[in-house]
Amino acid sequence: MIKLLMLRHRAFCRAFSTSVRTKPFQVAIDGPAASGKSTTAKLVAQRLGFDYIDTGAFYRCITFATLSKGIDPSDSNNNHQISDIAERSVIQLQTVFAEPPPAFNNGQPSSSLSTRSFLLPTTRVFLNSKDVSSDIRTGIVSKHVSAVAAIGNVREAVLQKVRNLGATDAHVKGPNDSKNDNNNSNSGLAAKLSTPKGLVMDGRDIGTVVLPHADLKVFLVADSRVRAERRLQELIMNAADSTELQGQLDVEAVQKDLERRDELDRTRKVSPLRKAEDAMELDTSNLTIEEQVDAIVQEALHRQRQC
Ligand SMILES: Nc1ncnc2c1ncn2[C@@H]1O[C@H](COP(=O)(O)OP(=O)(O)O)[C@@H](O)[C@H]1O
Ligand SMILES: Nc1ccn([C@@H]2O[C@H](COP(=O)(O)OP(=O)(O)O)[C@@H](O)[C@H]2O)c(=O)n1
Repeated sequence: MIKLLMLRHRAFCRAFSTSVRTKPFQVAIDGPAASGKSTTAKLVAQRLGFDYIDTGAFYRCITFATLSKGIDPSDSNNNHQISDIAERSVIQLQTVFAEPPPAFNNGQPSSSLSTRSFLLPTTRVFLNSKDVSSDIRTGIVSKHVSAVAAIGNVREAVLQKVRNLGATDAHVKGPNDSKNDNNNSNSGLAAKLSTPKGLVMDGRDIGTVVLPHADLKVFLVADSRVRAERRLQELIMNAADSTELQGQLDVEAVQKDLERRDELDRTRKVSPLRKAEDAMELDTSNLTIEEQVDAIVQEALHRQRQC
């Protein structure tokens, strides 16, 4: 009897996946600052052969553009101007994935990272066709980004841009890849939704607002001291010279800044940072990057197998 039910379930899943499933498998990764979202999301996308979208980069670009125009994001009188910048900004992401390891050669993702070398994909960010990948990670942008991200019209503009992202073979997608990336063409995410390719997106409101029907939702957390130490290491490694690190060399200061930003993100009125009810929580404080990626990949493969 149980066997019969299982056979029926499998038949239903097969029928469902070929006839009804027109959207790609979606993985939503949310969590506080420096909890490991983008590192993990990129590696999960690479392991599964999915596309990757870093939504934080959009808010960072808008903040950078605002500051570049000499506009103070902390003054709410400027919200209208900032919203205007958000609407006009053309933002594009280019993620370059590492060569698939040998374990991928048969077309199947490897089941464990221990079988492959550890190669981190890189994402370049373009604002109005200019590469701003480093500019958007500076201390001054981090300081103001949460105020910008709290403006309702800015969030609306970012949501539109994310929805309209080009649907080229976006495993490697750049500023010249699609003329449709920057306007309101329907070819973007809408087209992605009709292809079988999967998608990993990370941010603060992905599981709750952007992809509320994601197949797998993950909420990454980590102790704020651990997050600050990791972020500081990252800042030191990425800084071209020590002048870029002014005021950020102190782990206490980095921790305070992360906590301040988390508080702003959690308490804002529009799309606050929160764990979706159906999200799986993963504490990365005592995990290696390989372990957290593995946990998510295993869960995604498990859910894909189920239906
Ligand atoms: N489990 C881990 N162990 C050590 N370092 C980690 C771990 N997870 C992430 N990191 C590092 O922490 C830093 C912040 O991670 P990142 O992915 O940028 O976080 P987020 O996108 O949530 O801000 C990066 O330098 C990343 O390599
Ligand atoms: N989906 C998202 C992504 C980012 N953000 C905002 O953008 C800021 C920067 O996001 P990020 O992911 O680049 O930040 P880090 O965690 O990498 O420091 C966050 O602190 C949020 O204020 C958001 O509000 N919603």
